[in-house]
Amino acid sequence: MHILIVEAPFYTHIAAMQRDGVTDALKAAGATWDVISVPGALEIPAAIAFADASGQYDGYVALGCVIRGETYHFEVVAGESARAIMALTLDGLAIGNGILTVENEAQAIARADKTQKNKGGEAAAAALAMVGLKQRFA
Ligand SMILES: Nc1c(NC[C@H](O)[C@H](O)[C@H](O)CO)[nH]c(=O)[nH]c1=O
Ligand SMILES: CC(=O)[C@@H](O)COP(=O)(O)O
Repeated sequence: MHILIVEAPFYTHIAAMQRDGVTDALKAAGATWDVISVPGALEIPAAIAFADASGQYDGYVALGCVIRGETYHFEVVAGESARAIMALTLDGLAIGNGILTVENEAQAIARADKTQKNKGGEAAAAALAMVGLKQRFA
């Protein structure tokens, strides 16, 4: 399985932790991967769509961190990135969504850390599972 990790390192230290959990999981599964970066979570779905058109990848892991600020923008970024990723999955793409949507940095760190909630590893496992399912029904 060849996986593309699409990360939005809006918070670079969080992104590094997330990526660590993802690559550990992919390595354990014997998968190979590439990594690309986009400015923010809102750009992740389009980047996945661009990459899928190339036919190079079996599946995708979306990585990002959206932390609530003072305005409605949190709802836009968190909600629209999730909605667009879900739409891509319904178009037949195998995607694990590891975009964190949290209230503060402490919540983000607890979920990005592979020795804690390891949401990156969870997203990688989901992507691999969906690739397997897609191949089963191909
Ligand atoms: N506030 C966060 C953003 N905002 C940026 C958007 O994702 C997008 O890049 C911008 O609106 C231009 O289109 N992105 C995150 O990933 N995390 C945030 O907390
Ligand atoms: C989730 C966001 O877009 C956030 O970083 C923006 O913060 P604010 O709502 O205070 O502008």
